[in-house]
Amino acid sequence: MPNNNKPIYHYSDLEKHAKGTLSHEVFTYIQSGSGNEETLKDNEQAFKKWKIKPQFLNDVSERNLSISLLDETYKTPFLLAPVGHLGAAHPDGELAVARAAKEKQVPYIVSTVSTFSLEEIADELGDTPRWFQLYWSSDQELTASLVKRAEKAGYSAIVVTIDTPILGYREADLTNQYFPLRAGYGSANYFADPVFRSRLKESPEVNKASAIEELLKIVFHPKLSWKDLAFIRKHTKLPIILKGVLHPNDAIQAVDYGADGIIVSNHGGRQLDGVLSSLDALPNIVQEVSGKIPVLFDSGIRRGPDVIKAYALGADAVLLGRPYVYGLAINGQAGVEEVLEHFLNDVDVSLATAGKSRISELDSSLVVKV
Ligand SMILES: Cc1cc2nc3c(=O)[nH]c(=O)nc-3n(C[C@H](O)[C@H](O)[C@H](O)COP(=O)(O)O)c2cc1C
Ligand SMILES: O=C(O)C(=O)c1ccccc1
Repeated sequence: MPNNNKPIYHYSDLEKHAKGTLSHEVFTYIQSGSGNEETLKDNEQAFKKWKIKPQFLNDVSERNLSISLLDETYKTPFLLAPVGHLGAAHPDGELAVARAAKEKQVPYIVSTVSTFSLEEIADELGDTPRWFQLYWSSDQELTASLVKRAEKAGYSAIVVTIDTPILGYREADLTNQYFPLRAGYGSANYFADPVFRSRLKESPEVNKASAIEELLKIVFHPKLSWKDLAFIRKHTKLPIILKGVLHPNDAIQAVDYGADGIIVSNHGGRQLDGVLSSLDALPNIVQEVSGKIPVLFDSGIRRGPDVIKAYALGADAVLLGRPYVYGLAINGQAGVEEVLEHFLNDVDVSLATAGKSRISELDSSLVVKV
C-alpha cells in the first residue's frame, strides 16, 4: 500500500491513509457515526473493559481458524460485513472486494445498495461463500425479486437488516449534503431488477436522476414488522439472518419467528446514537438464544484480540467492517487483500498467545470484565 512502501498495520494508519485518498465527503460518510458519535466510540471502548486470561502449556503448534455456521464450514473466523456504495471508495468497488475475498477465501456479505449488481459480484466470487444483505423494500414484489435473484446467483443466506427502518441522523453527512444513494453509488441492484424497471416511466439508462428518485422512495420499509418475515420465508429456502439485534427480547422474537440466525450489531454506530455498544449487548443475547440459533457479531472489530474476545463472549462468528473498506480505498483489491492477510495473521497469533488452538475452544473462562 502507498505508505512509503511500508505495510500498514495500525487501524489508525488505515484510517489516515484512506482519508488521504478519498474526498472529504466520502471519507466522512465511511468513517462517521450518527449524532454525537457516542455509540461509534463506545463500540471500540467496550473491548477495553474485557481482558483476556490466557492459560499456557497447551501445545498450540497446530492451529485451526475455521468455524462452523449453518451446516457449513468456513475457513476464516470472520466474514466481510455488508457495506454499501463501495464504488465511492474505489472505482472497482465490490468487484475488488470480491476478488480479494476469493483470494483469501473469506465469505462476503454483499449489500443491497452495492455499486455493481449482485450477479456481477457473484461472478467475481466464483465458489467463494457469499450471503446477500437485504434492505427490505417497501415494494414487496421488488423485495421478493431481490431474494430470488440472490438465491439464483449462489448466495447461501439472506441477511435482513432490521436496524434501518429509516436512515439514522448522520450529522456529518447532513453537513456535507452527501448521500451516496443520490450520488448514484447504490443503485445497481435496482437498475438491474425487472420489477424495479417495470415501475419506471423511463429506463435508468434514459433518465438516471428520476430512477434514483424512485429508488429513494422505496429503499426502506418502515412498516416492516415481525409477522412480515413469513413473506420472504415463502420466497426462499435460504437461511434468514436478522442483522441489528441489540435487545435480548428481539433475539427471543427472532427464534420465535423462525429466523435462522442473528447478528448483534449497531450498524457501526451509524443508526441511533446512544444505543449500547455491540459488545455490551452480546452476553445477554447469547444467554437467551445460545444453542438455538447462531449469534454473529459486528461493530468495533479492529484487531485479532477483539475477535478472541467476541468469540469468548459467545459469538458464533464475527464480521469485519470499516477496516477492509479502508484497504479498498487505499489500494483496491490489493489493499483489501493486505488488510485481510494482516487480520488473519493477527487472529492466528492472538489465538496461540491466548493458549488456544481452535476458535471453537474460546469460551467465557478466557475473559474477565475489569
Ligand atoms: C460505509 C458503510 C456502509 C454500510 N452499509 C451497510 C449496508 O448497506 N447494509 C448493512 O446492513 N450494513 C451496512 N453497514 C454496517 C456494517 O455492515 C457493519 O454493521 C458495521 O460496519 C460494523 O461496524 P465497524 O465497521 O465499525 O466494525 C455499513 C457500514 C459502513 C461503515
Ligand atoms: O451507510 C449506511 O450505513 C447504510 O447502510 C446506507 C444504506 C442505504 C442508504 C444510505 C446508507
